[in-house]
Amino acid sequence: MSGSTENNATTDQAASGSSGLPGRLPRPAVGRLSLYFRELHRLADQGVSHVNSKELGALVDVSPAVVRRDLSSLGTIGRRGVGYAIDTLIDQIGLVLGSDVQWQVVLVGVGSLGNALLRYRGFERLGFRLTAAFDLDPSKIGNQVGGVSVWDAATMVGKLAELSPDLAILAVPAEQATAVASDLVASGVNGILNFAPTTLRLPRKVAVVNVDLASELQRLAFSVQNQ
Ligand SMILES: NC(=O)c1ccc[n+]([C@@H]2O[C@H](COP(=O)([O-])OP(=O)(O)OC[C@H]3O[C@@H](n4cnc5c(N)ncnc54)[C@H](O)[C@@H]3O)[C@@H](O)[C@H]2O)c1
Repeated sequence: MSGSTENNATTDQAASGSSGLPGRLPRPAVGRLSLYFRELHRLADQGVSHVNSKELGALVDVSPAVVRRDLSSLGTIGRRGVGYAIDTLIDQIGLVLGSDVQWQVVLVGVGSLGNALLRYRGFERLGFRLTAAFDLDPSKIGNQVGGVSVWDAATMVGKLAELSPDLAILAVPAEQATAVASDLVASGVNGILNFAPTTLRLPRKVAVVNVDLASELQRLAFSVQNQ
């Protein structure tokens, strides 16, 4: 299991100015909170009510001391012999990560990847609501994918003015990515999850997270080779 943000297939290009994350939390800690959050939900689904730092640490591959430090930075102290109440932790971490609010998200590029992302049911639970998708391929425009309507990319700017999304997922070919990202930013999008293998040149106020599975695979191969 990937236990640290350093192992995640993401890199940040800019500070997340509007994300609501408290400045006092370093980014690796925020990444770990996200992993705790996922595991806590899983435990809650299994009917578990409490978890201790050793158990939670084992689930995300960090030491109990790190778990205690991260959670105490939220003002949460576990009770000896009982651990942490899972419901309370979910609420507190959700508050810090902004999962208590609904984020409106649009997706651009309904190809193989965009299709899979639109069909993924895991976003909603974390407060991300996919409200629209855009593509320029006439055979895709007007379709519904995962319950989300695909609109003509030529109408994107007007549609964005109507929807006012906070975030966007970019799944277009690399050559198209910067132009599409610029339109998104001009339309008020503050954060972009970029799957295109290119560095977006955008104003610093815009938060960009790049996801590059190919380079993560390369890192994995390097690790295996050098074990
Ligand atoms: N990060 C990763 O791990 C990862 C994995 C797979 C693919 N990718 C990247 O994600 C992107 C999408 O990959 P894919 O396999 O889904 O490609 P794809 O060719 O199947 O889909 C791309 C889609 O974007 C649409 N498109 C092109 N230009 C557009 C524009 N200006 N506005 C709106 N839509 C536009 C196309 O019509 C198509 O439907 C590529 O950049 C690819 O390199 C990244």
